Amino acid sequence: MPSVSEYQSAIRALLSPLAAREPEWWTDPRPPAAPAPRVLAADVSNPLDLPPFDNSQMDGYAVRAAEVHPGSALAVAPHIAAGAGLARLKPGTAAPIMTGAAVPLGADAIIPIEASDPNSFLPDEPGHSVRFAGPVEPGAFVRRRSSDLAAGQMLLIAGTVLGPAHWGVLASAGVTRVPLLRRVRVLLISTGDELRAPEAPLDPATIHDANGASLTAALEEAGAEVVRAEVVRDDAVAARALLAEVLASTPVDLILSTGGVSAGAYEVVRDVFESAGVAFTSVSMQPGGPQGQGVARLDGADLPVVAFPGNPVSALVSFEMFLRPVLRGLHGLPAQRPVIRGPLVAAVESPVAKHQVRRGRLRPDGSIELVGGPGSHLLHSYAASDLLVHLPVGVHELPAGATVDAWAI
Ligand SMILES: Nc1nc2c(c(=O)[nH]1)N[C@H]1C(S)=C(S)[C@@H](COP(=O)(O)OP(=O)(O)OC[C@H]3O[C@@H](n4cnc5c(N)ncnc54)[C@H](O)[C@@H]3O)O[C@H]1N2
Ligand code: MOO
Repeated sequence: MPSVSEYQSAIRALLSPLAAREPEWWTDPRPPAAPAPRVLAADVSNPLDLPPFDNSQMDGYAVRAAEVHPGSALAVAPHIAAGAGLARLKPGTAAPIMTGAAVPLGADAIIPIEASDPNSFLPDEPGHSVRFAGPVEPGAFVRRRSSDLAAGQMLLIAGTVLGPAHWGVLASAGVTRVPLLRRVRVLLISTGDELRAPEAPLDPATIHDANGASLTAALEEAGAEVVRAEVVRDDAVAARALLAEVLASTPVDLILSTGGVSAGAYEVVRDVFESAGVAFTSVSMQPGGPQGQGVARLDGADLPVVAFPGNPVSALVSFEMFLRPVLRGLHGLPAQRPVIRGPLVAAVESPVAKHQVRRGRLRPDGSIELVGGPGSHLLHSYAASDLLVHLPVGVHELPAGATVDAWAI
């Protein structure tokens, strides 16, 4: 029976070839709509001075600083709006200028309209003059060309997790072709005759497919892309036909299945994948004991397969323990959940030969209370939790107040 860490190593090794996948070129000026975080696959250098020209930081007057003397008047030049071309400031004049407009040639300072006399803009016609109360320093309220970043410098480095400011600065620099770490493409399969789509009515003895939804969300958060999510009946012929159809039409990097791995009479996942090369075992973990992993030869192609148990808590805990850290790493994202250490609110028992993962909640005083029992069908208890509490192999009984490690989820 492999330990948790042995099985973690096996899954890491299984998926390690995916680290060498080609990047994807993102060529839409808008960022991807997908909720998954995206990460730069290569450095991007800046093709453009940012800002590209000296421009005004204020609505006011563009002046030559040396010509501004307290109380003396300057003739008012034509207005300069943001987006208007590059003007030239005649000596002895002050040009009304708007925020973001190009500072005219010859000008070296901006005086805000509030510090001008009159302190509101005059009609754009000849014959007006303006006064200023005090002197002005050269460079005042001028946003210098390249003051954010000069052309030729590094815009963003490989590995940057692209957030709103990164997408914004790429757009500012006019970079519309961006190398992204390609998302691992996952075919997600929920198996079981009892499963119905969440929108379908239930007969007695049928349930809604919870794993398709929970693992889609979990995979997306780990950076992966669910290219197809299918419910498969406990019928090996139908399952093989579905696999053939999907793999012929859709590029897939990883197959992730739930259900059909234990000792039942209708274990479709075992039936289909065991003969194709996937190894099934029981990991010393609860929930998430029965597991399968390996490279499967399917219709001539070799594909990594990870098979989780069907119980919804088992499937999600398996994801957290085995797949999430590897997938997050493959997508350039922080892999480790934050570890919280605290005293248990109440005594607990755990199977001594298994690493038990319980659901829990952090109390405001830093203590840890368990939510629900160890049962692997208690998905609502999981949803009400913010911790996965670890009771490693060797732990049998812990009293209230004993310190445990937990992952903040
Ligand atoms: N005789 C034994 N029986 C079982 C053993 C065992 O060792 N010997 N192991 C138990 C453990 S532990 C687990 S975990 C489960 C694993 O079972 P399978 O992976 O084969 O999964 P199923 O039998 O298909 O389903 C288990 C359970 O989960 C429900 N389920 C399945 N898929 C979904 C889904 N997509 N959404 C919601 N719920 C799902 C299913 O209805 C079953 O109730 O085996 C134990 N049995
Ligand atoms: O291993 Mo099962 O996942 O205990 O419920």
